[in-house]
Amino acid sequence: MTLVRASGLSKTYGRGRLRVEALREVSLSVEPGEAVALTGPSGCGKSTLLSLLGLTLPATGGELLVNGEPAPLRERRRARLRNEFFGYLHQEFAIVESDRVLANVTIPLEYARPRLNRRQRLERAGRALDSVGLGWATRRRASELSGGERQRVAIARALVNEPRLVLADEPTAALDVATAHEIVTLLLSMRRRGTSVLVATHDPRVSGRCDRILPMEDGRLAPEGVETSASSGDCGST
Ligand SMILES: Nc1ncnc2c1ncn2[C@@H]1O[C@H](COP(=O)(O)OP(=O)(O)OP(=O)(O)O)[C@@H](O)[C@H]1O
Repeated sequence: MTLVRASGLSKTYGRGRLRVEALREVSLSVEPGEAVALTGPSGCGKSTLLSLLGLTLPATGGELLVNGEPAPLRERRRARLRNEFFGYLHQEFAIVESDRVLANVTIPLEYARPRLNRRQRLERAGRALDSVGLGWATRRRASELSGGERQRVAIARALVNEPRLVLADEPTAALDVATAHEIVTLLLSMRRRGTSVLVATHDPRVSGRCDRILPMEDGRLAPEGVETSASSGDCGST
C-alpha cells in the first residue's frame, strides 16, 4: 500500500501583498521501504511539502491520501496519525537538552494507543536507543552529547513508535561530513524494517544515497524524478 499519495497539493501562506505560493500542484507518492530525497534551492518549498505530508500543516488545495485514506480533517485523528504513522527528524535535533536521553525518547510513547505503562515505555525507548548505538547513554543528559549523538537520540525518538514513514528535514545540516555520513547510513538502514524515509536536503551526498530524487523548484516538482545508482543495489545502506 502506498504510504502517502499527494495529487495537486498546494499551499499558500498569507494574503494580499503577503501572499506566498509555497507549493503549486505537487503530486508524488512514497512506497513502503524506499528512501526518497527532496532537493532544490532554499525557499523552493521542501519544508512546506514535508509539513503537509506529515499533517503538521493543512494544505490549501489538492488531495492527500495517507495509507490509502484521505488525510483526516479532524485534529484528533490527525494527531493520532502524526504519532503512529510518521516519525519526524529536524536539522536542529529538537530534543530537550536538559532531560535525560531516555526521557527524550519516551515522549512519543506518552500518547501511544493502546496506552503503555511506564515500564513498557522505558523498555521500548531503551530498545530504540540500542538500535541507534546509544544504549550506553540512556542516563546521560542530552546536553552532554555530541551533535551526532543528539541526532541519533532524535532518530531513536522518531523510530520509537515504529512509524511507516520518517520525514526528515535537512537532518545532517548541523553535522560534520563524517558524522553526517553515519547518520544517513542509520536513516537508510530503517528501510530494512520496512520504514520509508522522505528527506529534504541540499546535500548531494545525502540525496545520492537515496533510491529516488525529486527535484523541486519554485514550489513545483520536476515532472520526472531522478533514479539514483543507489536504487539499483544496496549501496545506499553502506
Ligand atoms: N509560515 C510561513 N509564512 C509565510 N511564508 C512562509 C512560511 N513558511 C515558509 N514560507 C515561504 O514559503 C516558501 C517555501 O518555504 P520552505 O521553508 O518550504 O522552503 P525550503 O525549500 O524548505 O527552504 P530551505 O531549504 O531554506 O529550508 C518560501 O518563500 C518561504 O519564505
